[in-house]
Amino acid sequence: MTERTVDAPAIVSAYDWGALGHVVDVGGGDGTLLIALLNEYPALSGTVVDLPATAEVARKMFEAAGLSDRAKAVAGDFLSELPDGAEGYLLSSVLHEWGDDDACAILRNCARAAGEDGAVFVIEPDGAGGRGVPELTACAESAGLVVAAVHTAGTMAIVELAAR
Ligand SMILES: C[S@@+](CC[C@H](N)C(=O)[O-])C[C@H]1O[C@@H](n2cnc3c(N)ncnc32)[C@H](O)[C@@H]1O
Repeated sequence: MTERTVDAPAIVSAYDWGALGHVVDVGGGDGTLLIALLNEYPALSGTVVDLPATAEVARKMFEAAGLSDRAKAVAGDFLSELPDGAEGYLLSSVLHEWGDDDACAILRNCARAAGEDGAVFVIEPDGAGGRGVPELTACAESAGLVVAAVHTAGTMAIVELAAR
């Protein structure tokens, strides 16, 4: 699926993503959000993890945007494993498609990959269908995460989670 559900410009300006160094856009689709982030923050690099066909679409998008040196696309399953060691793990319009058990498993995989020093950013429509802070908190706690901050990005909320 390459459906774009994000308001990329609002997300780009809602947080100082450039301070993170490297981000993994988990279920990042065709790379639209990562391209917008990298265009705004020249020191940032990133990886989209998505299913094989979509990861290939993202790879071509990065190439066309001249960003192949800073943007990678990796085929993977966010229910099983994610590349570790990035400073930020973005879950943009992903969790709302999954039931509680799977959503918690995805969050746990992000937490494991983020380790002690990374952060996980859950980006969902604010109050309309997505999980809000109360719904996320229990799941986050089971993943060893706490809510560090909530940022507003247009009609979206960015819930920043960090290791407890
Ligand atoms: C609703 S789209 C969101 C895309 C993008 N993050 C955005 O904000 O527009 C959900 C994405 O999750 C990807 N996806 C679904 N199941 C996946 C899995 N098991 N592992 C990795 N990606 C998956 C889909 O291919 C799709 O790109």
